[in-house]
Amino acid sequence: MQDVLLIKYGELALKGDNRSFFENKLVKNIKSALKDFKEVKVEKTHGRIYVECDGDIEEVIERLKKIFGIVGITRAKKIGLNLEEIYEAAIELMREYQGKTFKVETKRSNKSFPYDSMEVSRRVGAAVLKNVKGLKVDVHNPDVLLNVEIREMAFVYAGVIEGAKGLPLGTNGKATVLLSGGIDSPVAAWMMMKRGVEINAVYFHSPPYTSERAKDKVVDLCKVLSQYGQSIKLHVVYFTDLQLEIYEKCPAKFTTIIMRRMMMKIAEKIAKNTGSMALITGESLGQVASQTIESLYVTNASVSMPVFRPLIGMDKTEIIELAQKIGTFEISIRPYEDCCTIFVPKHPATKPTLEKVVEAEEKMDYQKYIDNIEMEIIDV
Ligand SMILES: Nc1ncnc2c1ncn2[C@@H]1O[C@H](COP(=O)(O)OP(=O)(O)OP(=O)(O)O)[C@@H](O)[C@H]1O
Repeated sequence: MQDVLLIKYGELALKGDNRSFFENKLVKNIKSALKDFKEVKVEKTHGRIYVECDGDIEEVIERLKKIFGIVGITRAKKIGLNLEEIYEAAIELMREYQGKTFKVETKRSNKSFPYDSMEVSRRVGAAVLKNVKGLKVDVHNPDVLLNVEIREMAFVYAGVIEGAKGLPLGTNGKATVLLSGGIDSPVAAWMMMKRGVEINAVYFHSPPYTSERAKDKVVDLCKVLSQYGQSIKLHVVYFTDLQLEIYEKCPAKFTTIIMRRMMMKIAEKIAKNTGSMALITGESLGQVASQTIESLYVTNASVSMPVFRPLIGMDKTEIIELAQKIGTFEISIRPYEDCCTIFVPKHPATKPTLEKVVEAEEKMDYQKYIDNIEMEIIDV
């Protein structure tokens, strides 16, 4: 008897001709997430993916729970084609569900097996009832479905562990996230990764106003994000000179929005050089002065690439809940300074017009800074 994990993937089935491309990508992502386990076999047959392994199954499940495209993970037993082994596997699996109701469902694609599916279900149900105390059969509304599949081998499985859902990473192109050390942008990055978008990241660092620890925080956020299936190239942009130039040359009420526009322009340049087709930010409407609809309009006009803002309609509490779920929250709330807050003007314009902001930013030669920007690349 061998432990096998049965991977269910839902949305992929809707993708018509692309189906095998998505499936193959998912198999590749699963293999890569489990590459440090010795005895792992990942196999795709009959519209299902099976993961066989001899290692620590709980750890394998934890890794699989972070792979986008997986809807559910089911613990299964792979056994020989005989009833005794099927009973044994069913009893072992159902021991976890004492006190619950269950129903056995059998699929027999291997017609050479001497018992039909009704008969298998009846016999397995009886064996389970006899050997596991406190279970009851309910054929209409069972708590647990005990499945038996008779193929070239037999599979017995029960219960489903929830997967990350979404689409396999790498099936929807690449985008560049503007990653601050805050709560929002890592969540925005995660949401786009969930839609299959591979990401790289840009962080604007302003030493000595922002410390090494602020930078480390962003590296740590990338480490958490990388657990969802890809290594991340983090571009640390040294932003101090341009930031000081903005504060020296531009009217105070526009400095935040101009800084944001400069960030977008630099991020777009990096995106183009790294094969990204969009930018991602953690902005959500109305949170702060720089996130009014007027400010977003002016920020957006600084670039020609699409800008994805997956948090745009979310409340802060919803964003925090998600940050906690994905594991970035505790890092984001570490109390280190952010380059935006350090230079915040007393009265930022909440309804800037594009014309006025462009006129203000032309008081400096920002292109010279953008062309000569200093950058460090960290592979996380
Ligand atoms: N230092 C930075 N480096 C990279 N991106 C940044 C930086 N500061 C801000 N951004 C980008 O601009 C967006 C808006 O920043 P702002 O500080 O207004 O909002 P926020 O809601 O505090 O976002 P976050 O929680 O992501 O910091 C961020 O979500 C992020 O995408």
